[in-house]
Amino acid sequence: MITVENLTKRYGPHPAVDDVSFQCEPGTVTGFLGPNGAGKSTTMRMICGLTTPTAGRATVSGHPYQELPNPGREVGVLLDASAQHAGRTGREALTLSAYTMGLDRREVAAKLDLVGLNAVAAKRRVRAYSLGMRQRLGLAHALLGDPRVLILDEPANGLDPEGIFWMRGLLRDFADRGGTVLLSSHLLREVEAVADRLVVIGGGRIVAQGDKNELLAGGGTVVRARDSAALRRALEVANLSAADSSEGLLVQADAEAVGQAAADAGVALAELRPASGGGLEQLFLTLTAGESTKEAVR
Ligand SMILES: Nc1ncnc2c1ncn2[C@@H]1O[C@H](COP(=O)(O)OP(=O)(O)OP(=O)(O)O)[C@@H](O)[C@H]1O
Repeated sequence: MITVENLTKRYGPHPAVDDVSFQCEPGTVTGFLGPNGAGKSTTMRMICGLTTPTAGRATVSGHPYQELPNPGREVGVLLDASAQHAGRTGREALTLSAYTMGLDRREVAAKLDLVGLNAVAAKRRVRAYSLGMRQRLGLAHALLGDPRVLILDEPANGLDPEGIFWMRGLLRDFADRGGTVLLSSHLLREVEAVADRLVVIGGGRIVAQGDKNELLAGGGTVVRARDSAALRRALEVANLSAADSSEGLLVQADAEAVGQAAADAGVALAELRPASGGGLEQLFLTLTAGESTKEAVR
C-alpha cells in the first residue's frame, strides 16, 4: 500500500507538486500519467524519501520510507536506470545490493534470470549496457528483495517490443499475487493494457484519478464548429479546457455544458457528441490540455 497525503513541493515560487493525494492498493497497478514536467518524478522521489516535501506526507506499507527498517525488502524502486554504477558488472551490482539487504546470494542469479540478463550480459560492466539492459538490471534491483510494493518511473523506456510485453506480464503477475505497483510511463498503450487505476497529474496537480475503466468511460465531448477560433474563445470563457484532436476539439465536460458554452457565445456548432473509443490517449490529451505548454513557458 502507498499513501500520499497532500504532498507539495516548491522550487522557488513554482509548485512542482501541489497538494497531491492518492492511494495505491495491494493487488493493483496504478498508472501515473502526466505531460513532461507535470510532477510525476518529484512525487515518486518524495515517496521514496529522496526529495523532502514542502508539505504533506507519503507512506509505504504504513511507514515513511526513511523509517522502513530494510526498505528493499518492502519496496522495490526504479527511478532512473542510468543512475547505476557504470564500473561494476551487472552481477556485482546486484551482489552488493543483496549483501546490503541481507539476502541469500542465490537471489542474484534468480533475478538476473527473471529479467532476461544472461551470463554474458551479467559479466559485462554497466557502462557497456544498452538503455534496455540498464532497465532490466534496474528492475532486477527493484525485485531483488521480493518486495510487496514496486515504484517504477518510466521502466519501459528503452525496452524493445518483446521487453515491453514481458514487463507488462511481470507487473500484472506481481499485482495479481497481491503486490502494489505505482508505474509512471508515457507509453499510454502499455499503461492502458496493464493498469487497474489511473492517477493523472498536470501542472503539479491531480486532474483525474480513479478506476481505469470508469475514467475511460467518461472520455469527454467532441465538438466542432466552422468558426473554430470562436468556439475556442467560447470554451475559454466557460472555463472548459479543450485539446485538438483529429475529430475536432476534445473537451473534458459533458455535451450539455459544451453546447451551452457555445450557445452563450452565439457559436453555431457543426458537431457535438460524447467522445468514445479514443482510449487512454484521448483521455490523457483532454485532461492535460495546455499543461505541456505551461511547462514550456515556465
Ligand atoms: N531539483 C529541482 N530543482 C528545481 N526544479 C525542479 C527540480 N526537480 C524538478 N523540478 C521542476 O519540477 C517540475 C516537475 O518535474 P518532474 O521531473 O517531477 O516532472 P515529470 O512529470 O516527472 O516530467 P517528465 O515526464 O518530463 O519526466 C518541473 O517544472 C521541473 O522543472
